[in-house]
Amino acid sequence: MLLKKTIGEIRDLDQEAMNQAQKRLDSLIKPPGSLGVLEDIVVRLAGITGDPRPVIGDKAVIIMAGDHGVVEEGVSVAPQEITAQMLPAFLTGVAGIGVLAKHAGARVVVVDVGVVSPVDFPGVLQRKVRAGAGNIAKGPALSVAEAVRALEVGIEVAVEEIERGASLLAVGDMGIGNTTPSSAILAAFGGYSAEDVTGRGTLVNDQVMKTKREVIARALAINKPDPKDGLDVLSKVGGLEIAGLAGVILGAAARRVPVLIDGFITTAAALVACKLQPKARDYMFASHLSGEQGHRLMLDLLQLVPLIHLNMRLGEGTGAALTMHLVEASTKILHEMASFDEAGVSDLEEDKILK
Ligand SMILES: Cc1cc2ncn([C@H]3O[C@H](COP(=O)(O)O)[C@@H](O)[C@H]3O)c2cc1C
Ligand SMILES: O=C(O)c1cccnc1
Repeated sequence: MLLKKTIGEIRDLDQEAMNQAQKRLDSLIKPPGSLGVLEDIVVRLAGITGDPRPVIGDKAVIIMAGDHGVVEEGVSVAPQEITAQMLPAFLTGVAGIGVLAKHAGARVVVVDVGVVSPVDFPGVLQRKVRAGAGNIAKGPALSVAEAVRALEVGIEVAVEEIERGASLLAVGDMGIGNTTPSSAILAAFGGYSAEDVTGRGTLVNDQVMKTKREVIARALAINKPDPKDGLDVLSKVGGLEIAGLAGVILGAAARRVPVLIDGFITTAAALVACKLQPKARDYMFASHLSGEQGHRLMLDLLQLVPLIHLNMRLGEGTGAALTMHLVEASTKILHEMASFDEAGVSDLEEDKILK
């Protein structure tokens, strides 16, 4: 099956390409390491792509959309129909991600993997596995077969975009209520309490926060997700777009393409992807630290450091799109800066450099 095959194709980073990129960086006209995280990014890009001088060409933001039965418990400020209503706005460019993806020079790919109502808008990819996930406060979100199918939709879309030329992917989510299953996923993998992982999502008030915490605690108690089993956690307390997003990450890693994760929901998907294949972690960049409580706990589990912290908490891939320029800028350093030799600048005094 596609999922198993994809997981098996994910390799370690190319150490030789990383060594060569590091060597070139160290020869450039600057004090050693002085471009900080930009240097770390380009070294990792070399390892991901296997190219010691990586180039970023086409960029794509892949947004997975799905609904959640748990919305009936009253965990969001937003009515469920907003999920479907936002998808056209992503493609016409008037939603947050439409604007920021255009600014990043990235195309936007919108996938209906599990919206409750039909989404009939030109350009929305119709890959519905099921019309909305089940209410996790009452039982599993998905069957294992549905979770696998949604993961495979993500793999397929990632591969299609890479074959169309994408060399850098960003992932985004849309699904009213999806901070609730994302919190449950974090609690399951990290052994946290509902209290630790529950945030305000679309800015719920204290009363809804209380309900949300209780719902997350109930979802964990009823479903008993097994933290050692990524598919078990995903199918019991996840959702369709979260599965699709985990699939995109795995598909990108299998094709040696870097992927920028976004906020709370896409990072929950990243946790699932890493449980299914720990090597996938090295192919991801954490774009930003979301304002959603619990996001830092997720990034700590993944041992990823966010590139920026702008207190954003929208999702849709907005933080990931915004950092595409940083990833691209890191490659320009390697390609366009001159070495001490090439620029005729005197060498540094090696014996005085901190080792
Ligand atoms: C108009 C609107 C646009 C959005 N775009 C992303 N989200 C974000 O908010 C939702 C998750 O928050 P919660 O769990 O509190 O419902 C997701 O759809 C997420 O993508 C939006 C939410 C709304 C209301
Ligand atoms: O961090 C996010 O991506 C996020 C937070 C709240 C609501 N929607 C998305």
